[in-house]
Amino acid sequence: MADIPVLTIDGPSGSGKGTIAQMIARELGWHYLDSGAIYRVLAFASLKHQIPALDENSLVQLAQTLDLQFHLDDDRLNVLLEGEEVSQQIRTEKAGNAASKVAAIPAVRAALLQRQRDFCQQPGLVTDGRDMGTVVFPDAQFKVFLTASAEERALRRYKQLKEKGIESNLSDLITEISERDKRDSERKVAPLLPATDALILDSTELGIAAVYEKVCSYCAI
Ligand SMILES: Nc1ncnc2c1ncn2[C@@H]1O[C@H](COP(=O)(O)OP(=O)(O)OP(=O)(O)O)[C@@H](O)[C@H]1O
Ligand SMILES: Nc1ccn([C@H]2C[C@H](O)[C@@H](COP(=O)(O)O)O2)c(=O)n1
Repeated sequence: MADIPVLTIDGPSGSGKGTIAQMIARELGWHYLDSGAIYRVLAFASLKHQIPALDENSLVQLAQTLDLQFHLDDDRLNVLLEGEEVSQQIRTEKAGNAASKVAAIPAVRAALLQRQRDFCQQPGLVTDGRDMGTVVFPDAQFKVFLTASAEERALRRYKQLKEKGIESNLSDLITEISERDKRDSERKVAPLLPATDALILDSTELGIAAVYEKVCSYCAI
C-alpha cells in the first residue's frame, strides 16, 4: 500500500468532498471510494433486514457481510446493495442521519476498516469521508480537509434537492446539518477532524472550479 498514491478528502456534509473527489478520480483514472456511501448503505440495509437500531451484534454482522458494489460512471456513482440499485434512496437527509448513527458504533467502524483499505489499488485512490486522512489512510500522500459554513452547505443541499424536484426547508436543513456535524465530530471513535498534515480548505466563498483548481495544485496535478 505504501507505494500507491492516495488522496483523502475529509469534511462535513455538503462541503463538496464527493464532487471534488469524483472529478479528480476521473481526471487521473484513479479508483474512488465514497466511504460515506458505505455507512449509508449499511443503515439502509439494516432497515431492509429489519435490524433494531440497538442490536449492535446484528449490525456488526451485517457490516461484515454487506453485499455492496460501486461503479463510477462519467456523471455519477452507482451504488448496488445485494445487486439492487440504491443510489437515490441512500442520498436523502434521512439516510445521511441514519448513517451518522450507525457510524458512531466503534465495532461497526472496525468491521468496515479493511473493506475500505481494500480500495487502495494501483494506479491510485481518491477517497472522501470523515476519517480517511486520520484513521483509514493515515499514510496518504495527499490530505485535504474541505469545509464551508453550515448555512452555505445547507443552501447547496437545498439547491441540489430542488434540482431533483424535491421541496425542502432551508432552516430545517441548517438544523439537520448542524446536528449531524455535532454527532460526527463528538463521537469517541474516528470523529470528524482534520488530519494534522491536511490542507484545510474553506469553500464557503469558493465555487466548484476554484476548489478543484486548489486541490489539483496542492497535489501537483
Ligand atoms: N464549492 C462549491 N460551491 C457550490 N456548490 C458546491 C460546491 N461544492 C459542491 N457543491 C454542490 O453542493 C452539493 C453537495 O456536494 P457534495 O455531494 O459533493 O458534498 P459532500 O461533502 O460529498 O456531501 P455528503 O457528505 O453529504 O455526501 C452538490 O449539489 C454540489 O454540486
Ligand atoms: N468516513 C466516514 C464517512 C461517513 N461517515 C458517516 C458520518 C456521516 O454523517 C454519514 C454519511 O456520510 P456522507 O455520505 O454524508 O459523507 O456517514 C463516517 O462516520 N465516516
